[in-house]
Amino acid sequence: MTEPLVKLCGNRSKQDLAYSADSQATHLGFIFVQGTKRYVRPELVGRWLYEIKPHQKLVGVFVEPTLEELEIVLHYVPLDIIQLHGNETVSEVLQIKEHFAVPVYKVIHHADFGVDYMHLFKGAVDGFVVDSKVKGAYGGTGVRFDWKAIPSYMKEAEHQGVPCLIAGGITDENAAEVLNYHPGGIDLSSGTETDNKKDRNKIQALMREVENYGTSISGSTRAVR
Ligand SMILES: O=C(O)c1ccccc1NCC(=O)[C@H](O)[C@H](O)COP(=O)(O)O
Repeated sequence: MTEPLVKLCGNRSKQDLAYSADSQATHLGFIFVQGTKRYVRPELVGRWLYEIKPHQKLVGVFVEPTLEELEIVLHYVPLDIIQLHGNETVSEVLQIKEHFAVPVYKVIHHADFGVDYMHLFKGAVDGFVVDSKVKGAYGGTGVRFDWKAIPSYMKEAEHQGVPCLIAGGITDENAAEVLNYHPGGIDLSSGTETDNKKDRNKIQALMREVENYGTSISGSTRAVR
């Protein structure tokens, strides 16, 4: 069994980034979806990164981006992962991978045929995030899905040999519960915020839960990132 990846997503200020970077999270995320509440301008993110120099992997969140949009963001931000949160097709994913030497994670919005949908992306993506399906939103909703479905997503991800993170409504208070389903990682925005800003206490409480879980699984190693 491996220790879970932890992605702190939706960093929208230099202070947010400083709190997230000063944690044992493995990934930090930024929302590059214009018109959404956590949208950040790539040139600002580039400046914060230069000043803070986080040790974590950097993830850019997009919804059906054009190659031009990706080009602009990548000019300012050295992303380690492109996370696609919309209705991107397999051929669009492959086109992105052909243009940019950056791993792509596909978000699956949990639904009855979620695992079948995930299977469609076999060989095309480098990882998955399973998030809640909420009408009118692509992500960052603070809503959880039925976590009993997690093992079936994990089985498919293991079959594909790629990581799979769980998102949607995870907080420091329910982290132990979701970790009991042994996801490859967890991805949080809402649960680490107070008044639309990252909350250092919530981040620290979350990381304590992850650490407790880590010590409870013996002989653990970090998951493949
Ligand atoms: O956060 C947003 O506003 C957002 C908008 C459009 C696409 C994705 C978005 N967020 C992605 C994330 O923050 C995470 O991947 C995940 O959805 C976090 O969910 P939650 O912890 O429930 O906020």
